[in-house]
Amino acid sequence: MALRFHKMHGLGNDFVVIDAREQAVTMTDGLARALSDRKTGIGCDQLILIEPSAVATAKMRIFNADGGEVESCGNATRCVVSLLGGEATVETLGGLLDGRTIGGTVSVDLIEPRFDWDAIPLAYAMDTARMPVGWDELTDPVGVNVGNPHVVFFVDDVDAVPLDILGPQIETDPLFPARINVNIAQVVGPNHLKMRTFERGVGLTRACGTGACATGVAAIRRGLMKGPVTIDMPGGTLVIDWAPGRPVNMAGPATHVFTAEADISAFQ
Ligand SMILES: N[C@@H](CCC[C@H](N)C(=O)O)C(=O)O
Repeated sequence: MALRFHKMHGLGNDFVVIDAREQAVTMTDGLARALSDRKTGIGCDQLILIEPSAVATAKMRIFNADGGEVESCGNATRCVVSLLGGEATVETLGGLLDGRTIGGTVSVDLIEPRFDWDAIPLAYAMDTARMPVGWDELTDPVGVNVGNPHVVFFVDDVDAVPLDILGPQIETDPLFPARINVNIAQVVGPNHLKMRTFERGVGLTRACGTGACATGVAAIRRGLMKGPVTIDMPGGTLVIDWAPGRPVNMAGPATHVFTAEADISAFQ
């Protein structure tokens, strides 16, 4: 079965994007895992499916490298908005996302962040502004849902944290019934953060758009700074803006690497 797909990325967080509005695609978690597997020679952090929508320009379905379908993906949303002509409303399981291109940058309004413990979700009630929990040197994080679940730890030096070891422990902790995306952040200047992410269902990525949104919101909620917040990740920089009562906004690049057609019958 020949499949036409786009290889894209947002600051190195990379995707295989399949437009299912123009070709018949039977999505299975096995197909998601196979196309995400870098040993296949293609590989990506997330597999993205574009489908028709009755309420938006298009629907975007997001499959992590482990095959699990999830609610939102900030970097992929910028890529899909770019593919859809530079201005679009994208329907996701995490809500309707409005994107537009301004100069060379794609700006996307995600949802209004949710902070209630059962909206993150957590397994039991607690203050999500300063959660009384910890894993080694990572303690008292902020919990926030920006369409998908995130926990944000503020540290003195993000490069000194063994996130490859602590990330999977936190991701799969029973405190998080839907698992969790794990973010660590360091204040490097006024309205300026440096961060890294261990993503649910993927692992360490070079950038995480929803992670940057969650981290910017957490810093503003903690009173560390006001928006707009510049956030540096290993793959590059996003600008996040938010104030209470508003959707969180993310602005950054979307890169189209190539379009290809491949016989994927071996993966199905
Ligand atoms: N890389 C994405 C996040 C993708 C989904 C996330 N791993 C989850 O499981 O919620 C982004 O740019 O937001």
